[in-house]
Amino acid sequence: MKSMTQPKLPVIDLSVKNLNPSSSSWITKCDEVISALEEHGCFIAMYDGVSQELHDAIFLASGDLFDLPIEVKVLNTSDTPSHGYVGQEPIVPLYEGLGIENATTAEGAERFTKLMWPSGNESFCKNALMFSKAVAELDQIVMRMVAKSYGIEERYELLRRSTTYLLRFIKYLRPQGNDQNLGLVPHTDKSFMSILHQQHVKGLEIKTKDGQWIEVDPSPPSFIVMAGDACMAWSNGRIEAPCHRVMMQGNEDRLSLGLFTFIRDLKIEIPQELVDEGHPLQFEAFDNYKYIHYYYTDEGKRSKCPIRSYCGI
Ligand SMILES: O=C(O)CCC(=O)C(=O)O
Ligand SMILES: [Fe+2]
Repeated sequence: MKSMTQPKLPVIDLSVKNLNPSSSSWITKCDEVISALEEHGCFIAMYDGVSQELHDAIFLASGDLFDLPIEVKVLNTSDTPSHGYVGQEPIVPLYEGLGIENATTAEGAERFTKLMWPSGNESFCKNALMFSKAVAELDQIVMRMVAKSYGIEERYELLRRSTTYLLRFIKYLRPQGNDQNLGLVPHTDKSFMSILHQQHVKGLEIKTKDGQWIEVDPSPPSFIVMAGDACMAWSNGRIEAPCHRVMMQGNEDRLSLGLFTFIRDLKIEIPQELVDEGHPLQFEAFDNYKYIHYYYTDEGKRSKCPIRSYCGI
């Protein structure tokens, strides 16, 4: 259902040049971030950590990556479902994606680059690593604000040390003239946090709690910061992972990038500070990667709210 008055997502300026954790405006920003996440599960961040030059370079790199032969792209495999190459799926025929695991480390970026370009592609590797690190910085700014607002900085520090980053390159073909304009089916992310960045072609839509789809305007330098299912459980349901989808229109293909955080080798416990009379404990401690595997079982796929089916109380 689309309403006459389009609801809008909150826009928050998180440009590093304006942020100083010891200033009073920092506290105001923390409030803005936590209200946006509790209200919508996501917001639009204005962020200067990725220069226009890096923005251009990473989307050029993405184009080169998708231009590789399919036999090469399928070499991007992973032990975790949907973290490697995904394409030519009958339910989402317009969608294609590749993923770099441990994308904020030189090893992660080099391993992926070598797989795709055995004879080397230094600029791809450099730009993928630079982009991942810059966006990971935004994730940590946001998470520090969340932790500050909830008074759980030390607990977040533990999570932070176990955070891994997956960079996904995503391409959607323009509608192919057969009424099929679904780019990506409605879903919530299995990540802890997701940060999405799009080029000029729009298509991402986010569902509000009252069921309206909001189109996300791709004007740079904005990033969509979105909570995943793991964050929803960790926050004891205070932050809900929003449902979103991609709808394609027009006659241009669409490129987007997602930096997804996952907690590895640490059972995520719900902080006791987030449990009180108004918020009884809603989730058991859980493992982020085991949850992803659960999601791809028949039971997980059928569930209306897989994170609750997996570890809800
Ligand atoms: O392409 C986009 O904007 C969204 C991608 C997405 O939702 C995902 O990969 O989980
Ligand atoms: Fe998503």
